[in-house]
Amino acid sequence: MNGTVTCRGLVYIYRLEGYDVVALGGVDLDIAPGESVALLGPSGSGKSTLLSLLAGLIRPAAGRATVGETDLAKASESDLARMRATEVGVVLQGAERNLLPYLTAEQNVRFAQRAARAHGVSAAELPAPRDVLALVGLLGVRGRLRQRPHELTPGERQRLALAVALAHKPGLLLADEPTSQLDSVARDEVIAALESVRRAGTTVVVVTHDPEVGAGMGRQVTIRDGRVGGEGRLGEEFAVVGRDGSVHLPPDVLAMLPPGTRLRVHPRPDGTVLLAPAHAAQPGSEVVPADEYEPEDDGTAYRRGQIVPDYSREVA
Ligand SMILES: Nc1ncnc2c1ncn2[C@@H]1O[C@H](COP(=O)(O)OP(=O)(O)OP(=O)(O)O)[C@@H](O)[C@H]1O
Repeated sequence: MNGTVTCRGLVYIYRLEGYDVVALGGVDLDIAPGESVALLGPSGSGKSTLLSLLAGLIRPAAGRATVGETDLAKASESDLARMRATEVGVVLQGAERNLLPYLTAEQNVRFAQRAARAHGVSAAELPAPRDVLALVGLLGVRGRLRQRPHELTPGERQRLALAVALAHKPGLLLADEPTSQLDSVARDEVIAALESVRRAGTTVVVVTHDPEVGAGMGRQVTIRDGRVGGEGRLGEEFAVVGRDGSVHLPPDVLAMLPPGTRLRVHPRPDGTVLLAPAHAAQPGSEVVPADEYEPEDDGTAYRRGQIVPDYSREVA
């Protein structure tokens, strides 16, 4: 088990009949072993592409990415196959795509262990299928072990897909939309299963549109326009400074400061930074030193009767 993820300036481009689609435009991201991370963000922002890269299913066009000891840009095809068989568990979107319909739940997990065995992992190193099914809450549910995927409820099927991805005890679990099309009860069971997996020491990275799933993960990383646009931890939101110094503004702030807005950027002695739109100052008025603004509770800052919005953000 390792489960570490490091991305530096990660770029991916889809090439389509004369067009280049830049799906990832420089992702910088570190994930520590045992973290649970939700990848959030608008449709088309690059979440699934990032997951596919971390799974070694596609190759970076530029930049660096490592998963555990594997350098995803330099690894050979067989290195990547070994990584998927031993280090990484992948849950594709749609539970059925991860399961063999004619095998029982227990047989599905056992079958998934074959790839690890083929890469030299001994039977003794692999978990018992029943333990994996217990981890995702499927053991002891009305004889579920002997049932085939179509005999399970949608939520149980999704948890079986998690169990199949965990069959070789990977350090990193990657799951694409594991709760789509589930009702709230089944979704909560999947969230609980993911938390059990994380507690057992596996790093969990989940692509999701569901805020409830996002909140169930320890860390929320928002992908916007192919980059890390923001982060949340313990309910607090942070903007993230990119390697070129750019910052994605949160949507509500972007509505106040549309693209093209000229800003004065003032570092302040207390460690915060003031972003003051140039249009906020009256024509011909002096530039007010940032540390002379007096922020008010309602988000404005006053000085000598002049109102200047205060967009100061904590710099962690
Ligand atoms: N196979 C493909 N060929 C060409 N372009 C693609 C392909 N797959 C994705 N893209 C494009 O790459 C960009 C990122 O797509 P991606 O699926 O990674 O985003 P996403 O955030 O996962 O979106 P969603 O939430 O809708 O699944 C989008 O502009 C998308 O249109």
